[in-house]
Amino acid sequence: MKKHKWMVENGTFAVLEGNQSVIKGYMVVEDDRITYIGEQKPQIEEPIEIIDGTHLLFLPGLVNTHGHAAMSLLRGYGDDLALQVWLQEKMWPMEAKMKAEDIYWGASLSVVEMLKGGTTAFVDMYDHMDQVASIVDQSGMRGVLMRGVIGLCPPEEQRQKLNEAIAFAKAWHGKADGRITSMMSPHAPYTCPPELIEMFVQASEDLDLPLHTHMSETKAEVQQNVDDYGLRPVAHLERLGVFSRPTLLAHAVHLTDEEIDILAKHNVAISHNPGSNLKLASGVARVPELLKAGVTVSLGTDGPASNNNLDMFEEMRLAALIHKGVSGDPTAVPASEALRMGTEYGAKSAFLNEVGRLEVGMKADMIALNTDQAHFLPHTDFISHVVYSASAKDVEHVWVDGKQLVKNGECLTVDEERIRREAQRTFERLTAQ
Ligand SMILES: N[C@@H](CCSC[C@H]1O[C@@H](n2cnc3c(=O)[nH]cnc32)[C@H](O)[C@@H]1O)C(=O)O
Ligand SMILES: [Zn+2]
Repeated sequence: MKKHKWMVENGTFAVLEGNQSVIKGYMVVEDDRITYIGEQKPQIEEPIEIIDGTHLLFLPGLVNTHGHAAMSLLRGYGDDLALQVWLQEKMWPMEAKMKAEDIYWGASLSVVEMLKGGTTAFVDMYDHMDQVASIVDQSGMRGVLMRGVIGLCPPEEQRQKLNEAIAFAKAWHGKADGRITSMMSPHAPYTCPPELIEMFVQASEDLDLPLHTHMSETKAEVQQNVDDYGLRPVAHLERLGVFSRPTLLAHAVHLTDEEIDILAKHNVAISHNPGSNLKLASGVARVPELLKAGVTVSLGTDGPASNNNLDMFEEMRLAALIHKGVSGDPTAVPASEALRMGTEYGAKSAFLNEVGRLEVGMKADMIALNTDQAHFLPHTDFISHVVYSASAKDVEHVWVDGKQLVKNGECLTVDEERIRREAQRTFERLTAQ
């Protein structure tokens, strides 16, 4: 088959390589991969498709490392509550009513929002994941998808849910041309008994998949863990064998120095969710200390009901701002580090080896922002502008695996209008019951 080969001319590319943050020049993409980035125009024999990059800043696609996409249906439903009240009194009763089709429209709504906002890959933990996989497959996006399991139910039911999680991973890991991968995901130490978590560790080993769970999101949760098991969550999960497997933890807000050392020792990745943590008043994670200890810290929005959008630019900006504010140190989480958290460290946290950087040989998962706008001037430090000034609305084009999914701000692979209409209808049906 003939290769699909194209080139960007006169573009600006955020390579974040050594002390070079951007390259101005040319990029060539062949099929799903970047084959050239440089200042010099490459020698090309045959005529190829050319994109004028004069007003475009290219970044690696943003990687959202924690969320529950279908919760877009619950956006604005139960704001301004603490986590446990929000979950138990608002989210879980509504989620109990959600059917497969509802999940499809909720996840689709999030896929539209994420794609148009420059997110090319996302980690998603929920129920009815076949539906999420289906829209990810259709849209051309990349998804790390897993059936999350809440084990506050009798053992037979827990086992049945675990089996669903295993069946989903077996059915979808590596599918959609490799764009869908999976992990094993017990929801949290406070919703899963130790025996169930151990079964997940076993399944993660059997299927050779990483683990993903929520951990230490609130102070109350940590205290409950100590009361129930005599250990803080990190030691508890370590004892259950979780960290013997590649692991991604969402939140990890409340950590002691000793816990940070344990996470660093086991190479555990963290999905930092500043927007969600602020909104649910969960606290502020110790991100500068984690980064200093060598822990991979990435960014997640969490579900759209606790954020309440899926704008990863906002998460990068929050990550860069909050830790300065809290520590009183303006050098905490500099712009380049925040951008890496949203891209390179995101890919690493999601166990995606071939994305997260604009580099020859990498998959062409990338986005282009329109820099011909007032808030991008003067054209000086583009990395600073991306983190401190940009937003999802600046995204003009999006590619995954070298295929264009958003062009001039419009979705090419999914029917946005229909998705918006069906999502609204789904919410009305759910609340009318
Ligand atoms: N319903 C499934 C479990 C779904 S996993 C995803 C769960 O995470 C919940 N969730 C969303 N955001 C957060 C958060 O910040 N902390 C903890 N749980 C959350 C969400 O409401 C949902 O119930 C079962 O039958 O076992
Ligand atoms: Zn979550």
